[in-house]
Amino acid sequence: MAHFTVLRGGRVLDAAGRDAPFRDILIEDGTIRAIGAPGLEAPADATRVDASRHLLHPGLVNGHTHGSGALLRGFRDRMNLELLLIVTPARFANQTLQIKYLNTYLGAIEMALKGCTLAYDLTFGLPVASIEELIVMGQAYRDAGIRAVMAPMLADTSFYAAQPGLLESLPPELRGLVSESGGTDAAEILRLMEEALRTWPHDRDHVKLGVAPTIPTHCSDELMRGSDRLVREYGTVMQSHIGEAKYQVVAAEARYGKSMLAHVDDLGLLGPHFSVAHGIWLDDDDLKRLADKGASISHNPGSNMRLGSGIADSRRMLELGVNLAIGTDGPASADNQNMYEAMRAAAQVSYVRQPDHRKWLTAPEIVRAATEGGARLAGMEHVGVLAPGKRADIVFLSLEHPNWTPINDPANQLVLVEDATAVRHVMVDGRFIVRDGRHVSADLARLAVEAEAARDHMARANADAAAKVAKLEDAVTAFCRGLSSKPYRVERYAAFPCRCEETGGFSAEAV
Ligand SMILES: Nc1nc2[nH]cnc2c(=O)[nH]1
Repeated sequence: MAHFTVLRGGRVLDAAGRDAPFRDILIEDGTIRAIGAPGLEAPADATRVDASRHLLHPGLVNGHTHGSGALLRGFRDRMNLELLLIVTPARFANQTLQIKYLNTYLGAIEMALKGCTLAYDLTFGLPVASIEELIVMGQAYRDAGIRAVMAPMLADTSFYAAQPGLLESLPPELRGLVSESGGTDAAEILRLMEEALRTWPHDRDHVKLGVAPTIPTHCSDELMRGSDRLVREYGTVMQSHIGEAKYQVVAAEARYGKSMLAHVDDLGLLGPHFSVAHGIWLDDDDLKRLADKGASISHNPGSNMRLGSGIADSRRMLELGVNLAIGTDGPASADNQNMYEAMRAAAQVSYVRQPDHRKWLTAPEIVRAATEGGARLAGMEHVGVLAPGKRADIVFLSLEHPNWTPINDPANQLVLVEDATAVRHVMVDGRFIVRDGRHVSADLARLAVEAEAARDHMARANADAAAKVAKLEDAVTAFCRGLSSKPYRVERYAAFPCRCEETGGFSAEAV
């Protein structure tokens, strides 16, 4: 028998974002059936929820994170992307199955408490994690109650081989410390990925498996093409880190004779199922290719600043028709998993990025990107909007919180004021996963004890590898700085420090 719930007396953020009229919401078995004026008709036996003095908005969608990294939050400052890519894998190895679960669960609980109900998680690759471990990490999302796309990060080329000339540039005493090989070959990675897709046990509306060739230059074309075949065959989604740092796009251009994104397009990978993480160093041609194919970008401004990677031109993405989502990035490079902060950062970087304030992102555009845009990027269009037919993933913000006292403009306050402290309840499928500010099942005290122990285990198990990598830091960063100092086609994007001071900082084109 169908189960009905009716939320009465709440103020529901309207589609345009500038208003939040009083509306009742009728939910049938987790799906929104009707939204109407107060007094909306509901079956007599419907569960009644008092939503008065609350603003209701769709659950936020985190377009890009790494659930594998929760234990590394706050790890090291002054860390750019190249350091992140060589240092964190060394700090992060030797995770037991329990620690892999714990990492993912911790991040998922944090997101739930902060109003996020769907995350696109680029998780441990295959065979770094086994298929069984991926399934257990998927269970972490089920246990936390939020939805996820879990996309294993695939690579068959090492960081050192991905940048032509890097290995040769290393002094002989360092060369022996690095591996040229990406570990496992493409055919074996693809075999595992296909088996994982074929046998994935979780309900795909809640936790589905995606595919993430992690960075195109870290993947052979065989791995990229094979990933594409699997994504199309199994009807899932793909995400790749593209145009994140200048050194990467310069290295890619040297390798492919064209942009990283053009190479991916020419391999036939783009489509509505495809999304780019970061997309800072993309030019108009790259963006048009994405728009023409209906692809998306997860704009991750907090991480882009934390790593000094640059400031993406989010206005240009929208102008050229790319679907925009917003992400936090993983805890190793973005620390917390707070989508309200990510929205605020998206607003603020757009203000400093664009001289013309009429082109700054508006608050409703940002809310849309963090909800509907993210749901489209994740291929989960049954969520992201509060409307009949959509699943009832709903955040209740207390209107008695200082963030909302008084209400001047709902969208502006959601983006520029809210910091997750007014999150009171969170529903997924019409059921509370957070109630009165507490997760309904997580034991945070126990989690804290387990996290401390896990951190110590990883520090002990990885001490030698971390010491080895520490010796490489200066040589690697010097090489990447050299690449970043070379001219690149989107030099106008050097409009901010972005570690591009060598290229002259502000260019005439930017102002
Ligand atoms: N920011 C970021 N970029 C990446 N590119 C490949 N892996 C990562 C990662 O973990 N974080």
